[in-house]
Amino acid sequence: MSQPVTQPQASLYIGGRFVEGQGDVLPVMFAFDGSTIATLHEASADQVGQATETAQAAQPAWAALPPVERGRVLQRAAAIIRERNDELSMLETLDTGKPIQETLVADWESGAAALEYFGGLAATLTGQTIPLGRDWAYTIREPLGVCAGIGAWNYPSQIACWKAAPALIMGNSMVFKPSEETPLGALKLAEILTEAGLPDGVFNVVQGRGAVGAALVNDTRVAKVSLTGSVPTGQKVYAAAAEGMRHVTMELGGKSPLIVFDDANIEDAAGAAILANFYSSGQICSNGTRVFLQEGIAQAFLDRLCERIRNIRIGDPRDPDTQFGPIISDAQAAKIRTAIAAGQSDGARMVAGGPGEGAFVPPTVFADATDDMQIAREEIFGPVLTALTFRDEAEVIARANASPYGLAAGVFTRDLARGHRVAARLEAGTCWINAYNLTPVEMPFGGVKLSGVGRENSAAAIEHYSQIKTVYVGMGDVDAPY
Ligand SMILES: NC(=O)c1ccc[n+]([C@@H]2O[C@H](COP(=O)([O-])OP(=O)(O)OC[C@H]3O[C@@H](n4cnc5c(N)ncnc54)[C@H](O)[C@@H]3O)[C@@H](O)[C@H]2O)c1
Repeated sequence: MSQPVTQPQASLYIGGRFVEGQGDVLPVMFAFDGSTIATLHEASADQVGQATETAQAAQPAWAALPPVERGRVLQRAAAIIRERNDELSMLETLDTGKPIQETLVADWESGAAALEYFGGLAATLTGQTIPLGRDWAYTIREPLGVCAGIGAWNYPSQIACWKAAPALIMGNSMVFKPSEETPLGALKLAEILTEAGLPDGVFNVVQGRGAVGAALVNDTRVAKVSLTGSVPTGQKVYAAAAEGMRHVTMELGGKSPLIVFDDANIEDAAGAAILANFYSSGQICSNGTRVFLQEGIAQAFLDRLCERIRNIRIGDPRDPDTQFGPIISDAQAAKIRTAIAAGQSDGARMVAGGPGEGAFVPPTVFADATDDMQIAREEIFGPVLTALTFRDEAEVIARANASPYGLAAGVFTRDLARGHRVAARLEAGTCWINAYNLTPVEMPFGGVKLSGVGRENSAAAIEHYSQIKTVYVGMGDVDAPY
């Protein structure tokens, strides 16, 4: 596998070409060893304005194309991504620190699936006709204009594609700001979209920390903001977007429950708990970090879980055998260690893992936790599983729902009637029955309560990147009263 060049031509991508940022330096680190793999510059305020202006100028001609032509561009981009998946996945591994065995299957591949899926929806983006007797009305599904996309660092390229694909197929243009921790993938996406035939200026990338994101959100040319990030950032961005009555999609954090009933297949439930807590070193928004175990199987489940994670291969994420990589940054590792220390001082029993050292925090499991402990309430965004026990269905539903978050939830049981009954009552945007953390593009994904607003993926995402114009058609005389 060839090593990618990690230093991009320049930091920003505006109007179909690379442009150097005029703002502060943005070093890009490889989380595994802290080495600098690229040095970028933030966009200046003027450059954010140039990007939105360019996007605004390019949007009408793009929207005027037949939708299937837009679809072809997205599908060509998907094909290019798949051809270059090895190289792009290695770049993603360097940018995020995630094991290559994960990035090869879960990152660009998922991004390509979104481009392919929304490209294929092109011919279905129609309105309705509404009969009204003599008269009638019809609706036109229109783009919103310039959409701002702002990404988190855990799935940077997937997030960029999940936002770009529905926005672009609807005839919007986009200015995307990746997380300052992982700025490289979005630039590759911009290049690939150009190569696939996207007109210049329809997809632009600016780089920077929160202030650059805020400048983008406050730009009057922006019609919609789609953010993937934490709840506190979401609250700020939603409030700022409200000033200009901008549309929003908010994909935010969670503290999702994974419920395992006594009759569950323990092997499958333990596998799901592993995916729901330790994949991507636990840095996944929908993770099922509150694992509710029915009393009868609690010990057997924990024994099997600990046995399965004991031999996990932790190491250099570039090594194809590595299963578990470093944490994205020192700051995030410190945050996770603080949470682990709180778990210990609150009296939970640590049955696996611990604080680790340097960039690595091993898979950590707390048993005998209670709902009021910090580790059971707050999003940690690291490889820390909190196990809680319960007696019956009504109790576990109430406890699972007693959280301000509502991103996702999981239920393991062999009793499928119970599985559906519990899923129906859980306050979560996505529920898995006898599965966890699978997010195919065909199904809507997003949160309720503090976890977000709007949905990504599936045809439902189109609603969030379009608006409806109604046209009333009078077919006869106008009947005025005076
Ligand atoms: N629901 C989902 O789909 C999903 C997916 C991945 C991650 N997440 C969440 O993301 C969080 C982790 O990512 P993170 O640490 O990068 O999140 P973060 O909130 O710190 O940052 C997210 C993005 O927002 C930008 N930003 C920060 N302040 C801003 C402001 N005032 N205005 C505009 N933009 C601003 C950042 O630069 C970054 O690009 C976790 O809470 C996780 O649950 C959610």
